[in-house]
Amino acid sequence: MQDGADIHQRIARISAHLNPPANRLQVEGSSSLWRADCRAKGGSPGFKVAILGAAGGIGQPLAMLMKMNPLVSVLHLYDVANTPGVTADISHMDTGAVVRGFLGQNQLEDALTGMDLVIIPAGVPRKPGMTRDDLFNINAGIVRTLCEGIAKCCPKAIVNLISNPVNSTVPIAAEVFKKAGTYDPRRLLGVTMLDVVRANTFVAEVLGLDPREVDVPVVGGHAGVTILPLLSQVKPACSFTQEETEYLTSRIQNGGTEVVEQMFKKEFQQMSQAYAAVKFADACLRGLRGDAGVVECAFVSSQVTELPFFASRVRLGRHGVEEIYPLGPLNEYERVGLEKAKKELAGSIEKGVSFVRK
Ligand SMILES: NC(=O)c1ccc[n+]([C@@H]2O[C@H](COP(=O)([O-])OP(=O)(O)OC[C@H]3O[C@@H](n4cnc5c(N)ncnc54)[C@H](O)[C@@H]3O)[C@@H](O)[C@H]2O)c1
Ligand SMILES: O=C(O)C[C@H](O)C(=O)O
Repeated sequence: MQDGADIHQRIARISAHLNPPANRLQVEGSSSLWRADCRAKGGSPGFKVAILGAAGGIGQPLAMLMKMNPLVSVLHLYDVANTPGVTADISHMDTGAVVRGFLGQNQLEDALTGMDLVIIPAGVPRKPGMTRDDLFNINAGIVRTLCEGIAKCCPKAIVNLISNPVNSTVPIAAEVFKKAGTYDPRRLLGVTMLDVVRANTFVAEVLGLDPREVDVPVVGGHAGVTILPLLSQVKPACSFTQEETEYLTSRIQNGGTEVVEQMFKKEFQQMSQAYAAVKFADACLRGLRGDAGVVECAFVSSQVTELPFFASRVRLGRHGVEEIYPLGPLNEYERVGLEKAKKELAGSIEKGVSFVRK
């Protein structure tokens, strides 16, 4: 039996682990809790993934789902607020990935060093009545800073950019990487997966099918009319009335607004985006692993149209985007939609490029 003094010492030690001083996880990479975390055995072999903006409405459920992904061996959670709590919580899940938290700009480089995949949902979200472009002034600077860190610390990482307006933040990231001399267009992908997820769901509802059986290519960009579902190319092959086409196109294009308008006055976690982001990140990781036939839609550097960036179906591989598929045959409704999409996209891309070049 242990004497009273021993027991008190053990309790004190355990209590120090469970209740580290508030700044310990934040600023001391050498705290005992931190070291214990670093020593944990991950589900290796696997990939190292960082989430920037990990304590946010998307970041938290995204972190949880990435912690559950067997392809991930190390998960770095970075944010400018609240990462210690999120990290402590997620790290208790008994899955393979080892979780480490990083708080604030002076820990950005540690968060990024050695990463294979960096997912960026950092930045402000829309409020009702706003467009995604209204977020530009704040999010452009955030994305620029984070991408400067990537260029310095993990220039070969695949980057999944979620922060809005995606139509401008992807060109911003490209310009930052060009400036740093690290730009590889195959490794920079704007995440438009949520548009595909919504399209599959809404089309399945109309067709009376299971959404998992439905595949809708969504091309263009990620805002309003730039979101262009190609309903003539839905799998399984099917046809829609003009009324159905207009309803589905409008619902898919306004899916984000539908959610934002319902959630006003409340901070919320956008589960569908976390789901879509993980679905997309998982596809990128399977590509990195060398799996064959991994094809998803993404907003990438592209020659599919005359625009420098465009979302379309891409094949993912060991280097990121390995092949970009052409749009395929469009019907008249889609050709009109494509012209509208390109007009708006051109302005959004230019805005992003000149933000960095100015
Ligand atoms: N691409 C898409 O399909 C899609 C879907 C949904 C949301 N979004 C966008 O994702 C972004 C995040 O949305 P949310 O709902 O999670 O917002 P949120 O406000 O809940 O979370 C954003 C997080 O980013 C963090 N952050 C702010 N500045 C940062 C910085 N400089 N470095 C690191 N982290 C920083 C905040 O602290 C916060 O935790 C928004 O721009 C939103 O519009 C994109
Ligand atoms: O609509 C938004 O502002 C968030 C996101 O881009 C979405 O499509 O849900």
